[in-house]
Amino acid sequence: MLGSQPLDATQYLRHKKIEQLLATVQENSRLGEVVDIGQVAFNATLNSISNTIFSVDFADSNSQRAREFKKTVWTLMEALGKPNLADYFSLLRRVDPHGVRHTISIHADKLVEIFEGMYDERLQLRKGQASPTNDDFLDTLIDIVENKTEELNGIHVMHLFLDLFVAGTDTTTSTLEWGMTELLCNPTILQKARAELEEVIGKARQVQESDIACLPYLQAIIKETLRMHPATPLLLPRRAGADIEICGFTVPEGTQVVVNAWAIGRDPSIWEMPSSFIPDRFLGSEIDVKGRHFELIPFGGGRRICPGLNLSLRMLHIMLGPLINCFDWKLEDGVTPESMNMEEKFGITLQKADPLRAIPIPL
Ligand code: HEM
Repeated sequence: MLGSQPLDATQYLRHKKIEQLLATVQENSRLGEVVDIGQVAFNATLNSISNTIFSVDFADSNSQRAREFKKTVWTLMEALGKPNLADYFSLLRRVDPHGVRHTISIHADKLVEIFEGMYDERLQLRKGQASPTNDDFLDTLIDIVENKTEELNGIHVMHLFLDLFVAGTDTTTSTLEWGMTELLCNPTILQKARAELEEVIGKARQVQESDIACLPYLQAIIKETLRMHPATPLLLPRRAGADIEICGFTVPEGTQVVVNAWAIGRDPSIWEMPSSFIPDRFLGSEIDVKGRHFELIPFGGGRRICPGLNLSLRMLHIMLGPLINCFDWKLEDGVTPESMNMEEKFGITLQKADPLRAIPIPL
């Protein structure tokens, strides 16, 4: 839906502060306890996206709705993270060989129910008000539905929310987890990143959106993470709209096309030492992740490029910056950079097989 009509989601997706992430890590560092980086990143990402869309803070663990929402998204993410041949071979869809589609549909319905509740509450709140109450993504969409400026109705809106949460949470979470993993396995790179943050930000405040442009090494770390560990390794399946010839091969109309961004990112004919984490390769390089350089397309490209690209890049820099700048990290007992399990769990998204667990030490 996003790609087929002139609704540019990126202009509405606004980032809100990711304070919860730091508060949790600070608490663990005070107690000397291990942090599951994926869990912390998940909470922060979910909170950031829900703030952007509904102006609702899901950090509040006392709220029954917040707990239910988080649990449902997490379960959905787990189901989506499971390898499922039916995602790539449409003939298997009816069979649902692993029962994954069944689990997904139960939890997706539950989420839609929660969204409907929020939508109705907002409609009530807006009654009798001259101007939108929150002026957020939800208000913007309700305006569009009510003014009939686009072919958009309430059902579309619920499914758009579902798309945004499902597509945005897992991907951003796993990218942050891989970024931290690579840094903890490469202490020299971690030191260099910390030195840049110390010089540009210092310790008295946190990284803000306006700082990102002044942090080229942090940007290079995110690009290198997305090169080696693209969260959606095969992008999303596409279908050829017409017969087309590419590099001497004919792709007939209707063919399902899968683009292997993971393999492109590790292609030795494009990248020197492709299996090594070397953010410096991007310093002074024009290559970015915005679909203009086909050797690096973690967000896809063209008309259906990821609409959450800008939001997720902002979230990633703002989350990773403080984790490096405010804490040193000790790997969980017995794990060393050399023995760290770097295995990837392959589903629609690329997860780390063993969750990254480390103890934060305040700096
Ligand atoms: C590191 C983070 C992310 C990565 C690597 C990523 C990657 C991708 C990729 C590869 C696609 C398919 C593009 C194509 O086939 O050309 C996609 C689609 C999509 N992404 Fe993202 N994404 C990320 C974060 C987000 C966020 C934060 C949101 C929203 C909150 C989001 C929402 C979507 C949606 C709705 C689509 C489907 C677009 C369509 O079908 O036209 N993504 N993403």
